[in-house]
Amino acid sequence: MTSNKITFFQRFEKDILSGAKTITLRDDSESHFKAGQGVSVSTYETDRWFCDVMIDSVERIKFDELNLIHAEQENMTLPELKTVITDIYGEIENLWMISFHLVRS
Ligand SMILES: CC(=O)Nc1ccn([C@H]2C[C@H](O)[C@@H](CO)O2)c(=O)n1
Repeated sequence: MTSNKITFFQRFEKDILSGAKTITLRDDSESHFKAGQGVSVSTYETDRWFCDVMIDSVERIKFDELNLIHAEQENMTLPELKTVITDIYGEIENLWMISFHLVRS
């Protein structure tokens, strides 16, 4: 069964609620999300619900293909984004870009 829930590190909550962050880059374990799916969003640290989002698209992307547009959609600089991803996943080539918009908070 596909999960209707995603977690984010607490430090990204404000950016999601303000609409400054509209994508997240995840590994294969979170590639099951589908466009049109409503998803409940909680903090990774304490599992506190803070909003619902609608998934707009899910696309494969390679780490080396990340560019300034992706960084802007994450509300980060490109070096910051690459560091965040490497800190979370280590050296990773294949990612999934999950685009979303806020539905309820
Ligand atoms: C458990 C887990 O992997 N949680 C994650 C993974 C990624 N993010 C954020 C961090 C960046 O903004 C993008 C890129 O990976 O997604 C997260 O908040 N929590």
